[in-house]
Amino acid sequence: MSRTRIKICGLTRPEDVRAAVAAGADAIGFVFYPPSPRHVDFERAAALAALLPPFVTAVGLFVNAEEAFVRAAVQRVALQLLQFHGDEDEVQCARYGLPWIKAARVRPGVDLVEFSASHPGARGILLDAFVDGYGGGGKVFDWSLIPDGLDRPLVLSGGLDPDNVSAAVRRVRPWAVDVSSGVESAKGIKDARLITAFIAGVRNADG
Ligand SMILES: O=C(O)c1ccccc1N[C@@H]1O[C@H](COP(=O)(O)O)[C@@H](O)[C@H]1O
Repeated sequence: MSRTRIKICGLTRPEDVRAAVAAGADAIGFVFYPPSPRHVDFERAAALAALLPPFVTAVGLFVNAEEAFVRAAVQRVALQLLQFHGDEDEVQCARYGLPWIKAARVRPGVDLVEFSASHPGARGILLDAFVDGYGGGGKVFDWSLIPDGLDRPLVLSGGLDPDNVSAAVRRVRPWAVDVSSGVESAKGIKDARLITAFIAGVRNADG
């Protein structure tokens, strides 16, 4: 039996962090991308990250951020993993001394094998739908575009929710899933019941 890891992204409130941890999330994501409605400043993210118990990973999400901005986030927030969700190259991702994953925005024609090869230091490749605004769009992409045998742990995201996540896990068998929109009552406001249902959906598919 596999245990698909689960990241809940875009948390902005202490009660949402507590709900995600209580429901069994493996990782919590903080969005450091000012245009996002889920954006948090360093002070808030530090306070939220401080609520995490051992073995729940604090992930910082960035989109084409300046080096100094990422360094400030790493210094001020207890992040354990960086998620680069823009057009960052290998060098731009690898310079912070923390493990990192890289998001690919999937649409027909994208070569995910080449994408993975061009980010050799990434601990995993996150697959998201191609949307305006780089991510968090609640849009599912065509999972048949995922090639067999990617050489890295695969994090599936893009429009996952409690209703489709079991099918997604059964079909793709990713290392992990990542969700934002699908467990919200409004942008940046998580719904504890949806988080619980989402995690139950993953566990149901894990068998
Ligand atoms: O959550 C955001 O606002 C966001 C902004 C910019 C880039 C990525 C963002 N979130 C990530 O997008 C995917 C898909 O999210 P959704 O479940 O479809 O809403 C996910 O990996 C989030 O971490």
